[in-house]
Amino acid sequence: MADFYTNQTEENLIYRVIKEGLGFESENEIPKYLILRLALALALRLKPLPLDSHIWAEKTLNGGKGKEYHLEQLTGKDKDESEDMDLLYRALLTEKFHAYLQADVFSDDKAYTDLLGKNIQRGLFEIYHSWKNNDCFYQWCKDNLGLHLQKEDFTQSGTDSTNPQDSTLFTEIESCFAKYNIALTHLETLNSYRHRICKVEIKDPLKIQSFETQAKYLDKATKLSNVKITSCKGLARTYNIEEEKIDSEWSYPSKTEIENALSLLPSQGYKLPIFAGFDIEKKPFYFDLVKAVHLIVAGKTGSGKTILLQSIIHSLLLSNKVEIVVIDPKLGIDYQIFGDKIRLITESEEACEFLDDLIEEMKERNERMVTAKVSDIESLGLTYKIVFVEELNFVIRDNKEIEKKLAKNMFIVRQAGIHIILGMQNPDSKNLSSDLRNSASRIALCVAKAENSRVILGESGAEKLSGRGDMLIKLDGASSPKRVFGVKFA
Ligand SMILES: Nc1ncnc2c1ncn2[C@@H]1O[C@H](COP(=O)(O)OP(=O)(O)OP(=O)(O)O)[C@@H](O)[C@H]1O
Repeated sequence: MADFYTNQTEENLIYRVIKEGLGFESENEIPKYLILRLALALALRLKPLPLDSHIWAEKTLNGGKGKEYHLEQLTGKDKDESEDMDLLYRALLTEKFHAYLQADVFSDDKAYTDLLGKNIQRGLFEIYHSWKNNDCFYQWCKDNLGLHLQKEDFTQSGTDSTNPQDSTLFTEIESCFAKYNIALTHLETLNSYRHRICKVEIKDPLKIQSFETQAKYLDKATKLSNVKITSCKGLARTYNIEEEKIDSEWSYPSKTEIENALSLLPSQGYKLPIFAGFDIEKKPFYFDLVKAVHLIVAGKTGSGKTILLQSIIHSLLLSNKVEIVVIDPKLGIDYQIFGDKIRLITESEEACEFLDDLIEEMKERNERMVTAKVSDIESLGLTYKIVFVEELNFVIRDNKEIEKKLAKNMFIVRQAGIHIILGMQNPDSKNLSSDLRNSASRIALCVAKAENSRVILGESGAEKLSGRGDMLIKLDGASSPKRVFGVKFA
């Protein structure tokens, strides 16, 4: 049973905050209950009201049936220790309403959820009436919730930042936009691995459209080459101005940065967590291979495929519940470093036999799951099986049968805890069949032509990547790819 129900007006407000306030493209990009938590935080800053006051009803938005929410979403009840704020909320409500409370909200769940619900509704009402579409939501949060964006928010994972006063990048950008009467506030300049990123906020919300138009011509209006402007998700009116550095200025993630990122792998809450590298703002990027199901990793020679596949193996080996098989026509030389932690197959006959056995194993796993009435292999105590195929183009050229077997496997092994990762050079419609392509999530490293990028990602862009581990990751179901810089383990 739900612990809290919204109505349709409240749902519309949540949708508006996500899209117009926080700048997300779709409401699926952020959990909706976070807006309810925000409403609750706001309500807890307001003067408490007697519980029988008529003002509660007046401070409630009216509307037809909306959605159901649970305590787990509202307060983090029964989630990991780091997310479970349930006791804290009970304590806050007791403290705030002690003059009016008859019940003990620590033991009386009904009284607790009623009071929680009342406050969430009041918070939503206040957001509805005090935040206008044109207002910057970020500024609104600052003013109403006392939230202040700290420098550390931009400098996670040890991002170095240059002194804003010294920032020639900002000065150049500021004077360029000043010509169009667009005033900018400098929030931060980040010195990232392959980019200088200048984070700016547009002072006047009415200038957003004009800023976005002028931003398209920034490289022509300034001396800056390779400049791209992206809006910052979750921060209205805030943009990253990203300038690509020349090769000689690049830096690579340090050993400590990599170790710190790896140490956070288990806390991602994923079944098979993979640390793929760092994003443009130096934040580690993780994904769950179980959700990605299968992967195709494509790029031209020297783009960093092998290094990426090796780093995926490193992540997997940390989980202790995987069996890894690498099919590599290049005699497995790049995978010797893993010793007997992985099985190497270098001959095409052996690869064919192995793939036949894999289909049998999948059938057996599925039958066991049906008999045991479970939907995942972990409940049966089975390990995940991850099959890497290096240089798919050569494997298939040597033995056409392998492609059919792979396509069959990739199509049917989704539930059975078997995942296939294909590495290949420039993919085109001839060397990457649609059967293979459609069964997997994709990673494009630098490719030779826009056509290769379209085959792998469904859009161009990978042909412009800078190489050596620079990649675009498009996971199953994602609408746009994420740019990530891979890491090289010592
Ligand atoms: N994330 C990274 N960080 C630093 N250097 C990298 C990274 N990825 C790749 N490189 C460097 O780029 C070069 C090519 O990498 P890699 O061998 O993985 O490419 P590849 O795509 O597998 O090439 P090929 O198809 O020719 O085997 C290597 O010298 C490697 O050290």
